[in-house]
Amino acid sequence: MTLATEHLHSYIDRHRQALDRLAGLAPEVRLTAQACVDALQRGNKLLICGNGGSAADAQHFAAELTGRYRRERRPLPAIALTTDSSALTCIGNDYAFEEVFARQVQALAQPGDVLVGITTSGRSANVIRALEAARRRGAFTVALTGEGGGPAAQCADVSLRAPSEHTAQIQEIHILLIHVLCETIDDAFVEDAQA
Ligand SMILES: O=C(CO)[C@@H](O)[C@H](O)[C@H](O)[C@H](O)COP(=O)(O)O
Ligand SMILES: [Zn+2]
Repeated sequence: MTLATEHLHSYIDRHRQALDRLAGLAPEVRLTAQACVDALQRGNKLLICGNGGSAADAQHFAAELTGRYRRERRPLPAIALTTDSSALTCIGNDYAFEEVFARQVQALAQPGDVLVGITTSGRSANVIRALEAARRRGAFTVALTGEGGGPAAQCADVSLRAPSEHTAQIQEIHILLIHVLCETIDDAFVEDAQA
């Protein structure tokens, strides 16, 4: 077996084990999906943040909503807080890197919005501060974390804890969960479109 094939098989084995445990997250997934649908139906928006691969996930999630996921429906308001290099460098330079998301939350979040913080370790200070700032603004807060949850899970209204301790695998499960949320949001808004 080549090294690449060995890695492939070890990823498949790990995912088999994690997928077996994923159904246990159903109550939290249902709660999160309902919070997102309720917020969007009220005219509120989603704000999403994370670092590194999770920054890419934040952008991916926002684009599924403002653009499209699978089915035709109206564009939905969602902003990834990871994309404005001027805001990120200004806030990081003039305040602190820990503040890059929280300050944008203070500027943009309205009561009733949803803030989704994505952190595999649950320990990224800028994500934790964003969750805290969102709470203070009256937003509903969701943490996507790894199995341990970390402080991010503690300070969110609901946490979706991917059943793994490996960063890469947690990220892979996060994107699966994000797609499940998008599927459920599509259900609500495609029905709206046909009503
Ligand atoms: O994609 C990866 C690793 O797979 C990295 O870019 C990773 O996201 C970065 O190291 C992040 O800074 C990790 O932050 P977090 O998930 O612990 O909040
Ligand atoms: Zn990665």
